[in-house]
This record gives sequence, C-alpha cells and structure tokens, in this order.
Amino acid sequence: MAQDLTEIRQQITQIDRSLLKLLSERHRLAFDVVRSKEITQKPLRDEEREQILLQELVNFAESQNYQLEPQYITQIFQRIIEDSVVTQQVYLQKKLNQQREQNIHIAFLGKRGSYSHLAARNYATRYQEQLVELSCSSFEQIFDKVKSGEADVGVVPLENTTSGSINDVYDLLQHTDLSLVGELAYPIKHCVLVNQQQDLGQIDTLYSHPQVIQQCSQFIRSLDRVHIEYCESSSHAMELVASLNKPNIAALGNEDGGHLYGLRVLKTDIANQPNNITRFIVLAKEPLSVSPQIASKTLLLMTTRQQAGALVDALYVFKKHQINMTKLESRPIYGTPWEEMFYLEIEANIHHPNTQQVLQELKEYSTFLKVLGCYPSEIIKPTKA
Ligand SMILES: C=C(O[C@@H]1C=C(C(=O)O)C=C[C@H]1O)C(=O)O
Repeated sequence: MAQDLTEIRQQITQIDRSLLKLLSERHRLAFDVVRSKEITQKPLRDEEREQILLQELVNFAESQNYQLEPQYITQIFQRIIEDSVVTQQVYLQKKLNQQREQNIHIAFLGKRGSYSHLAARNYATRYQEQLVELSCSSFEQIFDKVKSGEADVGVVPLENTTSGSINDVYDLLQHTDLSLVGELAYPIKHCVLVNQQQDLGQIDTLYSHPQVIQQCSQFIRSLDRVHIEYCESSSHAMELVASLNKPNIAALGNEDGGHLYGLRVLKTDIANQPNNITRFIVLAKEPLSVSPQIASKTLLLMTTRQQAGALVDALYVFKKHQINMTKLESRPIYGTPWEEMFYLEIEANIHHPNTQQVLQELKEYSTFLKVLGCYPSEIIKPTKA
C-alpha cells in the first residue's frame, strides 16, 4: 500500500531541515576560511580546488549509487560555492572599508516593487545592513541624492542581457564625480499582472516602462492589437493598474512587486530571452578600497586621438599587460559631434602596480582618461566540473 502523503511530506520537511543545518554549518566555515586567508594572503577564489571538489562529489555520488545526475550535483554545489566566495568577499570588504554605515540609505529608480528596488535590497542584504529606501523618479535624481549625501549609495542598471546597454546611465557616468563601488546581477522575470480574474483576450492596454516593453516585444506582438502606455517605471505601472481596477488593462512587471500592489499573475516568463539578467552598478561619493585577495574590476572612461588605429593602440596596452576586458562601450560626447567617449571595464584592481603601469601607458594614446571606480567582481563565474 502506498504511504500516506502527509507522512511522506513530514519526512521531506525533516530532510530539508537537516540540509539547511548542514548548509548553515558550511556557510559558517567560510568565515574560518577567510580568516585563515587573511593571514596567508591567499586569493579568496581557488578555482582548482573548486574543480577538484566538484569532480570528487560527482564521483562519490556515483560510487555510492546515489542516483543523482552529475549536472544536478554540479549546479547545486556551484551555488553553494558562490555563497562561500561572496561571504568571504563581503567579510574582507567590510573590514577594509569600515566607514560604511550600519543604516545604509539607498537610492533607486521607481517605487517599491521596482526591479531597482529589489536589486537595492539584494545589495543591502549582502552586506547585512539596515536599509533606508529612497525611491527616485529619474536616474539623474539618484546621482544627485548620492552627490548631496542624502543617499550613501545609488543602485542603477547599466546593462541587460536582452536590451543591451542603458545609455542614459552611461551618459550620466560621463559627467559624474561619483565612484563605482559595486555591481550585482539581478535576474529579471517579467510577467503580466492584473487586478481581477480576466484572461489575456480581454486585455487591450499594457502599462510598463519602455525597457520592459522592449524586453517583451515578441510576447506583445503575439497579442491582438494592444495599446501601450509608457510609465516612469514598472512599479508605477503596477500601482496604476491596481488603482484603475479595470478589466481591460494589465501591467508588465515582476511577481514580487505585483504582490505588493495586490495584483494577480496572469502569465509568467514573457521576456524575449529566458535568461534575462540586468547588471546593476552601485555608486557612492567616495571610492572603495578593494582587497588584493578579491577578484576585482575597474571601469575607465577614455577618449582617444582622432587618428587611424588610436583605439587599437590603446587596447593593445591591455593585451600587453594581460588584462582581460569585460566590456567596451562607446557613447557620443555632447557638444563634440562625431567624437566618442569609451567605457572600458577591465578585470583589474586599480591599486595593483600592473594596473597603474597600464594607466601610465594609456595616457600616451588617450586625450582624456578617468577611473570611474574599482569594485569587487560580485558576479561569480561558476567553475565547471
Ligand atoms: C572555501 C574556500 O574558498 C572558496 C570557496 C570554495 C568552496 O566553497 O568550496 C572553494 C574554493 C574557493 O574558491 C576554500 O578556499 O577552500
């Protein structure tokens, strides 16, 4: 006779609790590890150890006949390792930058429930800090709030895996005195949110932010003649749809935000690209010190001479010093037609002598060069088994 479902579920709950206890024990060991590395000055990340560990776990599971897919084991442990690496990074960074306040004031775009709000919360929980939320109506306002000291940090989106670079933010970076102090990747999961029990056929008007509309263009095209109402942010859209309370309208936003406004999810996963991730950057008034034990990135602003091969000459400096470039972006310079400002993100710590040498050499090929900031690489690339 089959076992009673309630009993089986009780067993599952017990096992899950045991798993949680073990995860917590492993999490705590990350602090012992980082304290040991503080003394030995070893880099926090050791991809060789990670690879050996993953392979051993897969082999062990097979030898024990655990009936678990190698890919499943790898995925779970990649996530566990990521937690360990980030925990160690945060520990070192907090020690190095002790001026960080406990009650962190964070400025972000949109109201409660916006992606920027959720990303800002994510950043604050990483550093286990109390969050005072400062909702802003434009990117410019976020920059201003950080500049005036009203906000300790501002969280702004820089690029998205579907719609690409966020030009307005790049343009603001061109003229700012603020420093980049962090980055974080936040998965964007758009859905259709409604007030009542309606179905998709009844919807003739969609409310959302232009970026969201762009990222869901294929889904929107698949609908019959819908009208688009552009909003300041997806949270404005959700709030509006909730207050209008009409059967023919819907907001495109995220599930958590929707719950906040009492909306119901009508359809999930509507983005053109399933892997829809936004990379946010964190801005502060003062630059951050990044421990040499942590993998870090630096964002540079640069203009080159108006001559053939000028950019190639500049880029060659990175190749010569074996510095990996993670992003190259260009934007027009206002008031100077046809000249471009280049944004270069490199895997390097600004304090490292090699990076300082690179900056020296770059001066020869550039007409303007500015360091926008150096920050821990918080997007941990998982090691393959
Ligand atoms: C825990 C360590 O730090 C990092 C995290 C690892 C893990 O979680 O297993 C493994 C190697 C390092 O990248 C370690 O060095 O052992």
